[in-house]
Amino acid sequence: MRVKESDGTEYEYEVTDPQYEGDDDEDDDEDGEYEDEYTPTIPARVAFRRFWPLTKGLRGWLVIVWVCTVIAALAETEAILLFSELTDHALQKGSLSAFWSPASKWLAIAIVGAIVAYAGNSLAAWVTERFVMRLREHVFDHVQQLPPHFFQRHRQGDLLSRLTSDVEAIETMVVSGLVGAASALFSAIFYAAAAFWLRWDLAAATFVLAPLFWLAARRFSGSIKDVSRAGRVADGAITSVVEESLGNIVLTQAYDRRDAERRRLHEEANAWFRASVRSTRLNEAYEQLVQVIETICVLAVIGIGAWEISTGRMTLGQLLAFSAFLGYLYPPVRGLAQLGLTVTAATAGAERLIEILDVRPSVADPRRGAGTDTGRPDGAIEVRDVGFRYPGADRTALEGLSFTVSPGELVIITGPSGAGKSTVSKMLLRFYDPDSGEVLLDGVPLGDFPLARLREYITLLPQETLVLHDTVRANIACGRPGASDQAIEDAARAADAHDFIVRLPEGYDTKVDPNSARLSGGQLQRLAIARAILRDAPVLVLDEPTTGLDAMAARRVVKPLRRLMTGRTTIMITHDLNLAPDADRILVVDRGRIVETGRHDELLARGGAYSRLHRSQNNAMMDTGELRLPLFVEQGGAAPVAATMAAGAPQASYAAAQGGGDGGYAYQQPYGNMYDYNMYAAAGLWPQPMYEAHMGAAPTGAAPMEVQTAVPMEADYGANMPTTLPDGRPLFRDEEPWPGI
Ligand SMILES: Nc1ncnc2c1ncn2[C@@H]1O[C@H](COP(=O)(O)OP(=O)(O)OP(=O)(O)O)[C@@H](O)[C@H]1O
Repeated sequence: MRVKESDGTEYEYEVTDPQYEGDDDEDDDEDGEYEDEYTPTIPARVAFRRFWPLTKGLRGWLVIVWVCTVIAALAETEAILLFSELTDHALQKGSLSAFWSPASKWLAIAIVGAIVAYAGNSLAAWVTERFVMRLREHVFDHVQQLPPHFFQRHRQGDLLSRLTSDVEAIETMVVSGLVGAASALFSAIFYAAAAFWLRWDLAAATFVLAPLFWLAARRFSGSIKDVSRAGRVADGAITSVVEESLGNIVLTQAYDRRDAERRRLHEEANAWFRASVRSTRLNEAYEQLVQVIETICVLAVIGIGAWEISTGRMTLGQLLAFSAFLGYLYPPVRGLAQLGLTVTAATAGAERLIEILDVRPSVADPRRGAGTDTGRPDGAIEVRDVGFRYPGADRTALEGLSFTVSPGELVIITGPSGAGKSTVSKMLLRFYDPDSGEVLLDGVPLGDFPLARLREYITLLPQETLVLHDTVRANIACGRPGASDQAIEDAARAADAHDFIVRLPEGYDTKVDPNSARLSGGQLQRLAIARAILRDAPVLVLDEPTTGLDAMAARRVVKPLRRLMTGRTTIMITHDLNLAPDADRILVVDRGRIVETGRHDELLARGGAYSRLHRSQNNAMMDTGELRLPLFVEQGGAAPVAATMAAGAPQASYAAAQGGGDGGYAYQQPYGNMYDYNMYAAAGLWPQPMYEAHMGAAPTGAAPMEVQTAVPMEADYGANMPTTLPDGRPLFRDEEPWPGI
């Protein structure tokens, strides 16, 4: 994969590496490849190789950093030799004249060394941060292409932790590791060479002890990697718990789940606590062991040096310089060993990132040359014998599904919960490709369209309203980036959203976010409709557009929805059959298959699955009848209902109003709240349970109630409803001006 950076640098990134990757067939998914618990263990070398391509374009700078490191180490070595000269010639002999020359050289070297070290370290930081940025963007970009089920299986907090702290761990492994290793290596070589140059026999004697450092590091590396992996997993789990708990704060508070949530956090925090204490203990044990080894080396040097001086084979200056070299030599040698541990620990982070990078997007852009882009399609959809099973699922979600939708038609897909309706929308938007069969737009298989183009042609209005953390304007404009303010406003007007938007504190520039309480569900849905209107795609997929809205809000979105659907091929997935009479065709889906198809009237007359669904929808209304308030329609200058009811007008049964059960009717609730309810109750007009009305039974002691004008819903759903209560107060509370709090 080629990635282009904002600075114009291009680099090649290989997403896969056969060394640690399993076979890449679909079965991987079924084996639970994506589950949180399973993170493949990989060697540091493989992890390093995996991320090395991302350093392309930075490697030249890395070389400069190394050159700076070499110069700084050389300067340091020279400074120590000058110190030895000063000791022997100026200090031991007490000669000031012998001081100036080595002292001025030392100063010059120190200044050059400081400048070079400054430049090298600054450059190293730049390279490092650039790498981290590149890696983070790369992983983020990859995650954004992953299929919906990936996000259902991974906890969000864990993903966040992978994108933040694990990314930094890779940096330790790839860039800092390299810079640190080079710096330590060069320093160690120079100091060791200088020590050998001064006294090779003494140096050889002390270097015999050097492998002890390596043995110590080796002893600790396995445990440090384990504990570091456990720490990273716990870190992800803590972020997940906090994120889930805050996202569910209403449930937590309403059901007083604080203790349960605290316990959940405590469990994860405890795992992190144990990992982090154990990690500190291991690191500390290693440090102290190394200290002891170092002391042994220093004592060996002093012992041998004292003996050499006593025999006259060595000067004090030489011994001091020698000790200084050893003093300078140990940190890089230790650093090299420590680096091994750091890189090993960082590999635990790399494993977690690689696990994500190995998950394939479920769909890909067509290979170059595939497909013919003939411009904006007319919007003919054909679903041809489609079969699909979710990765890891044990049964098929769709089986032999076939239907066509001509340009401009409205097709409703309905059916019981879990039937596969939303899966159809995922096929149409190409979140997944079918396992068998195909989906075509204007006769062209969806897979032949570039993904971005396809999603320009087919717009999804999903079940949950998606809101960006941005202004209202940006939220509408994301339907068509670069749209003019006038176009945005026109879309908002067509979606009946303009009026409430201008009443917001900053109008179109008011900030909203997904958790915002500023907008009601209905208002958010109208924003989404405005976004879809602006997008102006020839095909619309509406997934339960009225679900989650109360009856009033649902009615308010019907008109904008109709405007949105006009002239577009529309596939509406819904349980709400109120718009069914408008549909050109209704598909009833059950267990992934179409079990019935036809127009609303035909299907009702057939008395099959659709009519049962239709009846059950009405029954659901009846089941909750006792909780409902009496329904009525006040229109055409009819007298207020209270007055009509008080006058004892004859009761009209719900069944009669239903017109034989064929289609619903628009009823408006006269009472906006309990106050209204009590007002009517006090008037002796106890509300009649709907199922009784439906059955035609008059409630005992209740004055009969007249349904003055029954408006068939299919004809006038949301069109002629009153906007005020009988006493003149506004009916639509969500349209009230922004209270400013
Ligand atoms: N990510 C997934 N992994 C595995 N199975 C899934 C996944 N998503 C959905 N399913 C299964 O596929 C089947 C069809 O699901 P789908 O969401 O399409 O149903 P639906 O008809 O839209 O239901 P509802 O009306 O409740 O939204 C169901 O059995 C569901 O459990």
